[in-house]
Amino acid sequence: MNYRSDQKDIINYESGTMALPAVPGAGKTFILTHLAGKLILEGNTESGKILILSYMTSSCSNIKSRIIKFLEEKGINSTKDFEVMTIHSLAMKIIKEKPDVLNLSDEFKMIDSVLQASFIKQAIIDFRKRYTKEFDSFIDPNKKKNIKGAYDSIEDNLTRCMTSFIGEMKCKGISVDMLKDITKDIDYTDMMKLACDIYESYDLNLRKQGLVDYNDLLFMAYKLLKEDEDLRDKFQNRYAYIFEDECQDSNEIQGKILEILAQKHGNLVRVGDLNQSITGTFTSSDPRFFREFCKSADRIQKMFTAGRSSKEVIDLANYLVNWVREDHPVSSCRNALENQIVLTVPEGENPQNPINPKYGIASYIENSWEDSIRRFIQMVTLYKEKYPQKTIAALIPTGYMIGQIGERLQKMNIEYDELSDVSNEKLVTTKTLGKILDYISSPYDNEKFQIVLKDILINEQYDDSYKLYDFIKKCRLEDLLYPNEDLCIPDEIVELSVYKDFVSSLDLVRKFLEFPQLAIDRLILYIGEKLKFSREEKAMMEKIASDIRFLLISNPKWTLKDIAKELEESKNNKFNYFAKFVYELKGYEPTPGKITLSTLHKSKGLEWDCVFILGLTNLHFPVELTDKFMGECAYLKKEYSNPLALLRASLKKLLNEEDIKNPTIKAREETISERARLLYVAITRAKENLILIGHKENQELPSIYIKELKKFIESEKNRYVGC
Ligand SMILES: Nc1ncnc2c1ncn2[C@@H]1O[C@H](COP(=O)(O)OP(=O)(O)OP(=O)(O)O)[C@@H](O)[C@H]1O
Repeated sequence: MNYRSDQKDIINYESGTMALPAVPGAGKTFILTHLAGKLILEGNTESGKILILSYMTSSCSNIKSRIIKFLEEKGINSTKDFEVMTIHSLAMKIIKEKPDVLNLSDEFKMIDSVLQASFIKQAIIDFRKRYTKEFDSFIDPNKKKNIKGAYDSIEDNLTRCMTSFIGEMKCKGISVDMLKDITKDIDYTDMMKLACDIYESYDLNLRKQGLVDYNDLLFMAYKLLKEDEDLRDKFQNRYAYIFEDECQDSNEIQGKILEILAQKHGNLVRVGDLNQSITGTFTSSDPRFFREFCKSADRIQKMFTAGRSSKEVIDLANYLVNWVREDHPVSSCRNALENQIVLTVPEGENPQNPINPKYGIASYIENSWEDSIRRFIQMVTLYKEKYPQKTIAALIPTGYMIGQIGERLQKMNIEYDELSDVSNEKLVTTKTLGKILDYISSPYDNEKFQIVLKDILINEQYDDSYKLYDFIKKCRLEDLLYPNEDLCIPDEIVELSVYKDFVSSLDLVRKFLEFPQLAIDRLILYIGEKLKFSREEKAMMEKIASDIRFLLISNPKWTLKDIAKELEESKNNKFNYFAKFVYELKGYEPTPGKITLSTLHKSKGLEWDCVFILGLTNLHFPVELTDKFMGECAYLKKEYSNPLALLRASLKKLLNEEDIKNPTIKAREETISERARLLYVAITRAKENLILIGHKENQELPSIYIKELKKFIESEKNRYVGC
């Protein structure tokens, strides 16, 4: 293999701690997988396996298959020497060894975020009812005219904020009792008291129902490893090497777990890019931990050369870094991006940067969001026609905006994949099930029967299907499903090419109808078994069946129709949330000619030939402290407008860690910085072409970034024309 000069020292690693700071597209995943393969090949794993941790289930599958491929090419057909998993799967593995020590039953279950949010929201509502005067003191007096609207908005905002805050406390090891103790002298007009109350109620609910959340997992695993010598020995012996990918998004507790695991062999490799740290404002992750590791590791190997993108894209990414570092109007945000200038690959090394025949970047500022959508559709249609083999993505700030573009593409019959939490592909299983249950609830409804046939059971396209449906329309369904001797199907229908499928579909429908409806969860599993579902769809079915069993306990009056409605209609229902995890198992590989619509966050780690970035406004990419900030709640008094920032600051003060004078401003600075990095991540996904689109809409203005980058793009374009 031809390793680049900045990769050669890394591939020769044998032991010790090593930090690998790298730029986008430098080959972080590439080198980690090759290093793992090489260590296995050279017999370094005799004393223990290699454990590789990554952030998403999808990237774990990707890493695993790359190592398998590497080994297979060298004639080794075994996976026994390495394990790839997320930190949460690792924590689960540790806890499952000794759940009793943590007072957990063997059958403990994970809470999903929908139930988590409902526990927290209910606790906030209960608090508001008990301490109405104190709760009202947080509200902006000018907004009290619409008190119902104020309560709704504040409760939603506080639910998100408390979910993050409770998570952070758990990761820091702060229990309910500890929080109660440090807040004992505070009165109920302080938001910290509310936080304490909500934490207590949430924790109680978890324990009552035998549930555990993701932050509990990390803390419990750490506690077990620290306190149980046998268990610690077992895991330390199991793994001779620990590798961590995407280390810039690590949190403190995760770092501590890895430290313990690596104590015996001392082999820890952590890879990351500080400029791609994009989750700190809403999770407990902090790039500080990777920065500290870079200082303390035995070796630090920088990978600042990258072959993914064309020189133009790299120049633009570097320009953004320089502009932020030197000219950002808020001086405290000038460190948002590290001074890591991406270098193109020297001649003769791999992989060579793509070369465009013409300057490959463009930028537009439109008069409205609608105009941006139009611009995108016009350009993407032309691009697809001209380059059918290229991969294309549109990176868009919110799931809602993705939905709007998706609808337009659908109407125009343009194929696309959606990478947001709840995309259409992920909803297919719930919708399929919803349609079947809805039909079963009214088995002689001709229209519903036809929907099941058309959308689910007969999905092959036959030219003559319409004749069959015309015939069904005129029939009584009872006669079709349970025919007596008099039923005579006309020859012209029997001769249709769709007829064979129709007969087997009738057979299947009868089986569904005859299955006892008292046990809906079993009926669902039965349907899943009869339809030829993929691995992901089957997993979804199983989860839906078990959730329904659970839901029916609290809603015993629910009918089949109610369940069908829930499955079919709501984009935010419980079942769809799980879809997000199941489908992450698959990983994502862009298909040429099919557009990927993704949020900017979900684009991390991926690459496309052509990337559009839409929604570049001051709301999504704020630059000034006076911009509007999405997480702030307009119904709260100014000093409470960002409750998460306020609570984080209060906690730091109570713990004597830091006294933050203006938490809201500090939070704005952090948001501005993180958004700059998010834009950097999005830009560096492009291999050849990049199109930036900003717009104005009501009070939203084009972001300063699009204006600044546009100036650079125009001058570069002229320079290229000159060449
Ligand atoms: N020495 C090499 N020879 C051939 N291909 C390489 C080499 N180094 C890296 N690559 C290729 O460069 C591309 C980018 O690598 P990779 O996806 O590992 O980057 P990354 O650093 O993880 O990116 P990001 O930071 O954006 O997640 C991949 O297609 C990878 O196979």
